[in-house]
Amino acid sequence: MKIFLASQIKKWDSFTMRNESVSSLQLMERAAQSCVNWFFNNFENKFSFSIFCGQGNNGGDGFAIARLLYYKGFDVTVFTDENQKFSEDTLVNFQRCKEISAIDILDFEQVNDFTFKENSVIIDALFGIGLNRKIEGKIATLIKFLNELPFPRVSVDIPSGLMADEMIDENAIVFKADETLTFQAWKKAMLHPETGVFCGNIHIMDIFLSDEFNSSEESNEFVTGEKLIHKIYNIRSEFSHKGTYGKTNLAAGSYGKMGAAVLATKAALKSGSGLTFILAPKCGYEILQTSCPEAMFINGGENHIINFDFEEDAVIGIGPGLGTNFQTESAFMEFLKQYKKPLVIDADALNIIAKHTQFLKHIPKKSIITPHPKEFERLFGKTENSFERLKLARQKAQELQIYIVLKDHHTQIITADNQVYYNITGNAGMAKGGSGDVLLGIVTSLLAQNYSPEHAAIFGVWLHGKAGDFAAQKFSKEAMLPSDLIDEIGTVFKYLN
Ligand SMILES: NC(=O)C1=CN([C@@H]2O[C@H](COP(=O)(O)OP(=O)(O)OC[C@H]3O[C@@H](n4cnc5c(N)ncnc54)[C@H](O)[C@@H]3O)[C@@H](O)[C@H]2O)[C@@H](O)CC1
Ligand SMILES: Nc1ncnc2c1ncn2[C@@H]1O[C@H](COP(=O)(O)OP(=O)(O)O)[C@@H](O)[C@H]1O
Ligand SMILES: [K+]
Repeated sequence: MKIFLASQIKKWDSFTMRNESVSSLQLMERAAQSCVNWFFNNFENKFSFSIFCGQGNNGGDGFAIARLLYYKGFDVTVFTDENQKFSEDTLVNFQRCKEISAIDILDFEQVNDFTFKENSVIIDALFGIGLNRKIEGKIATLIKFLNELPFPRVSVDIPSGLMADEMIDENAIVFKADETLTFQAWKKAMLHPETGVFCGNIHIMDIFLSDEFNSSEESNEFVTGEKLIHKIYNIRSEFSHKGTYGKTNLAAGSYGKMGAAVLATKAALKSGSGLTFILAPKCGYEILQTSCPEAMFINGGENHIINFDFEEDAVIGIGPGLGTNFQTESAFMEFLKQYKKPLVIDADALNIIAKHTQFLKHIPKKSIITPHPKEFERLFGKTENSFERLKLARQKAQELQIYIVLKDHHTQIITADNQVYYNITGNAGMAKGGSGDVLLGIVTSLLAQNYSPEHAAIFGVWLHGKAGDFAAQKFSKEAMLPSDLIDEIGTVFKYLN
């Protein structure tokens, strides 16, 4: 799924109107109807809706929603400022609303004395993707008031106060939605933590904008959708053998951190690797042989790894629980200097590189690195916010010709040729030590199975999140463990087949 800028979405609207002979008013009606269908399916008739409408087309959607909800039998009150300069279509929908005497139309300021019914829902149709400056004055006061009300809050298209493509000011006033019904496509602001936090659950409303425009309009940012995953995923051939699915060789673990090696190894095994090797210190020998009997052990030292002698022709993944002992550090750097094939690097291996940034250039081209925000900062420096961090990551991925998996709630995969894939599987139950180790195992295993680095990263991150979602369904976000996530990898493959 491509991510478009607000300006491109406007072009998409106009293209659809021109080429599919639909008027802007009809498009607004479609948009409103899609929201009303959602409300109808998600709230029972007893709900009464308070709809807050601005002057632009987002407000127009709000007026149309009010009318359509009223026809469905809901109790509707509209709040607006009749002295605003409404856009053309918004004015039409405002007037249509006015003609229905059973819909009360009140001024924004009357909200203070309004008695909300117990079963109210607040709908925000104040500003959409046309917001071009900070919200101030009486609308800011209104939003602050609405954010304090004890009722479900739903935003139409985007929470008012967010810009579709940009970071917001620290003290910006933004409507805090529980649900956002957004038209046709994800907006970038919904995917970054500082702005996404205002959106609640996102629901994409199909308003049938032109497919032709969608295919031809360029974008280098995407949301990983299931269509893409089905394209990437290679079904296992029955006429195959273990050699068909590659050799994975992980290097992980040190005294006290052998769990990281176990998690990564199990994840590699469960994601389909043909042969799996684990290079770890001897203190982990029994632990690994017992917990992962399918994997072969390579001794890398006593209590921490001091030599990185990998299985020949294996695809390498390094990092979980390695520690930063100086012997491990120098052995890793020696290894990195002479190793030339793409590999996957995470955790302490990244921290070692971060201490000696002159080694960044030794990361083999087409490798995948999987930093969390702090590791990213150690490697490449501090940035003001996640939008800036992504910009820097794009620059570094191109400079070093590597793939960067920037871990986050919506992890971003940045390719060496400057494309970004936002992942939308995964949940807060994965915010636990060990989840990253699992990801390293999955991605390395996929790379070993001959997925390209780009596909291994995109598919691996998606698979990891999806398994996390299944684990959360089963055990709750609180109780699920990274080990549970590993157990659900199979559920994801079944889901794909
Ligand atoms: N045909 C279309 O273009 C469609 C548009 N739709 C809706 O239209 C929305 C976009 O409409 P608009 O472009 O009219 O944008 P908005 O509804 O976001 O409103 C923009 C208007 O508010 C003003 N404004 C911007 N920031 C302000 C601020 N901080 N304080 C006060 N005024 C401010 C602008 O000058 C402009 O007049 C979408 O988000 C969506 O909800 C949908 O109806 C689908 C079809
Ligand atoms: N709130 C969240 N939503 C979605 N995914 C999350 C969330 N918190 C953590 N994750 C995922 O879990 C993993 C955590 O990795 P990391 O921080 O390296 O943990 P560790 O190395 O301690 O296991 C990442 O893949 C990240 O995207
Ligand atoms: K809105």
